[in-house]
Amino acid sequence: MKLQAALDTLTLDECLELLEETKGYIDIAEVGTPFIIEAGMVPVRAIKEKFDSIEVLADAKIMDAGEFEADKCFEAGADIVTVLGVSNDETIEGCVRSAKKYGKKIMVDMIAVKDLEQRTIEIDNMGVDYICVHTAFDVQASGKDPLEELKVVNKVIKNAKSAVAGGVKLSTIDDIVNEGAEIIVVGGAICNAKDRAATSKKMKSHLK
Ligand SMILES: O=C(CO)[C@H](O)[C@H](O)COP(=O)(O)O
Repeated sequence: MKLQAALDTLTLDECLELLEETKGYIDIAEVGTPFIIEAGMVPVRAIKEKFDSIEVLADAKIMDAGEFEADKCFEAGADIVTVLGVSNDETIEGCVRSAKKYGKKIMVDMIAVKDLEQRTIEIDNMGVDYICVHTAFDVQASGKDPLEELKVVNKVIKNAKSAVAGGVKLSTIDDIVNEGAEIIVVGGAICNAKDRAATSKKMKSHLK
């Protein structure tokens, strides 16, 4: 199991500091969608250059022009790029072509997918590496969390590995760990913690 820190709202300097403080606990640094909107691929390049032992995920949430956009992320140094599960099959297939060209990986973000089981079965046959259930930030306030969706994905996937995101915190991580996921994504619970190193260390210690 890997711990992915979602870096959504910090500055680049704050992110580099966080990754330095949490060395050994964070396996994947996610350059979050808000960060990409703010800074483009600059943080992807900077993190990759400074931390060669940490994988970098560009949370581009690609929706169209899959191969072209994934190419841009991989050229900047991303190890993993995200595409949306609600996209057309051609878009996801384009991202997979790009990942194969660069020897890198694709994560499909299943945010807002209506028929999760059926779409997971379809996407699982497209050669993607990870299928990530994701409770949107905008619906987390209603109390929804991603555990039930993770169970649906785990039940049907045969090729890809599962990942989970959306409001994961220390009080919910054990249920996720027990259900099983290759990647656990944590944003606010690490970035907004008073002691980010201690929180990351603790979270990592809960993973199998
Ligand atoms: O992709 C995202 C929002 O769309 C976030 O990076 C992801 O949800 C993790 O952050 P948090 O743990 O704060 O929900």
